[in-house]
Amino acid sequence: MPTPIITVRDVGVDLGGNPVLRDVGLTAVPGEIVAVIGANGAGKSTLLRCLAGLQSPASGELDVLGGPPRDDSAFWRDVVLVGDEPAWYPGLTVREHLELMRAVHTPPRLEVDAALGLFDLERRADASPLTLSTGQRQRLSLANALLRPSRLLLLDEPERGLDSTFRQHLATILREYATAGGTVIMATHDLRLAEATLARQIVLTDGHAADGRSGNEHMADGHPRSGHPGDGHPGNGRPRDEHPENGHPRDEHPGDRA
Ligand SMILES: Nc1ncnc2c1ncn2[C@@H]1O[C@H](COP(=O)(O)OP(=O)(O)OP(=O)(O)O)[C@@H](O)[C@H]1O
Repeated sequence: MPTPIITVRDVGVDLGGNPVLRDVGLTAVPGEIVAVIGANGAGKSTLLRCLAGLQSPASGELDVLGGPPRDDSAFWRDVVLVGDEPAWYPGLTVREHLELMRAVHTPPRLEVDAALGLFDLERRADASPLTLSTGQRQRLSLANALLRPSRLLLLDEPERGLDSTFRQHLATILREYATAGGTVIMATHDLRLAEATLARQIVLTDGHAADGRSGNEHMADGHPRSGHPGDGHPGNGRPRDEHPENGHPRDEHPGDRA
């Protein structure tokens, strides 16, 4: 079994005086895709924010890439968070946004032309992002995220604004990212997308996590049943990993995110 790059143990989060996450556990290994599903308000985004170190847990322990999520450039060079739409530079075109990302991150996973092609943005390459449709802007957000090298993708509803054809295409892109050794944690309402990526599914219900297929209450610590990361099998509810370090809060750092 590969060493997990994410270990979440008994994490609890309170927001506005209310418990949002309770006793949540999760592990993920390189090459694995985990889909976090659940109703509106179930705590999916909050869990992602914890993994990104943007939300401090009230209790429990978090280990991401060998330590607590931390607000430094080394952490953000390995981790990409795609959540709310980023601020676009009004004076730069779609291509120039990608070139900016390409210039900062070396070596890139994708060259700019390849990213434009993969995300079907060639015909809008010289347009301002502000003139794109919602789905086109989401494709640009994802292109920015996938162009740069990373080890962990945190995606909050990546399907937002995408048509059904592109959602299936996105599943292929994410599978390829995982096959190359990357790990994806995505909050999603699109079960077809989750299934198309062969993701292990974690269900959040009222802040509690359970394996999507076994339904073990309070247990989201599933490893792939076959031992092959990202093979799409549900977790088996093994005991949680030992001795992860405590997570520490840090401020949001949008400049380091896609
Ligand atoms: N800053 C905040 N203060 C108080 N409560 C908050 C805050 N942010 C989120 N919450 C509450 O925490 C709960 C979980 O929110 P979260 O955004 O994590 O849910 P979600 O599962 O991602 O929902 P959705 O599917 O609608 O995106 C919700 O009940 C929400 O109202």
